[in-house]
Amino acid sequence: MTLTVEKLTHWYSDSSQKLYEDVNLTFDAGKFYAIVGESGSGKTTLLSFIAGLDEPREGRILVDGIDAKKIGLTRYRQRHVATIFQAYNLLNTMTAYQNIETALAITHSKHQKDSKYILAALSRVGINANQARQKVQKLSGGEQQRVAIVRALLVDAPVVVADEPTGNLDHENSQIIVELFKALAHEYHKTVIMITHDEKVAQQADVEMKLRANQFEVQTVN
Ligand SMILES: Nc1ncnc2c1ncn2[C@@H]1O[C@H](COP(=O)(O)OP(=O)(O)OP(=O)(O)O)[C@@H](O)[C@H]1O
Repeated sequence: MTLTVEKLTHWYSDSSQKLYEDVNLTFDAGKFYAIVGESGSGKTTLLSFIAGLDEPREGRILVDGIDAKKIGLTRYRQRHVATIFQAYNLLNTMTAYQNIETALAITHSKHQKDSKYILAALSRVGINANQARQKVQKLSGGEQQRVAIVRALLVDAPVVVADEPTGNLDHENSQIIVELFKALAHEYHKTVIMITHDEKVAQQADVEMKLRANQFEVQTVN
């Protein structure tokens, strides 16, 4: 699914300057995009529009040419886009398995209650059946992030967005997460968009987008 940001203009009411003016971007399916840029350049704000969590002052988000607003933002958030955050956003008092089961139920996935499918997906990222049955608060940061990624994968949204998903992780765990994002794009043909401060992570993306306040410079890597 191609995601298009069309004529995006935005400003916060307490700021005298526009954060974006007439910005156009295209994100293709099967590609892994890294968004980098200095603090305050508007990375999280852009992602919140792409994820349907907030609306820009002007401009549209389109999926395969259809306005997200036309789909309905709630439906768009549930069916079209999966979000992954630095703080994992898992439900701490539930097990890894239950976190995924709940997400599948909310999104009416055809795989809900398919325990073999859920356990196989967790196993693929190194979470075994015992760990799957533990409350997520007992798992390490890297393991929790892997659970969050499996959840995003299984809800089967065509667009996956992530805000600093490796921010809390050491190099080894970051690399595992980066490999999973690459697989989401290249094997599962999803549109994958990740904010990162880590240049080593950004360099592994297919396309690196550098944000500067009030302008975009799109640099293609690989
Ligand atoms: N809800 C808000 N209300 C007012 N101003 C905001 C709001 N959210 C962000 N801003 C401002 O908009 C600008 C862009 O913020 P944003 O969080 O998108 O940047 P960022 O590039 O993600 O930064 P960081 O790398 O520090 O997370 C900043 O100047 C910020 O202070």
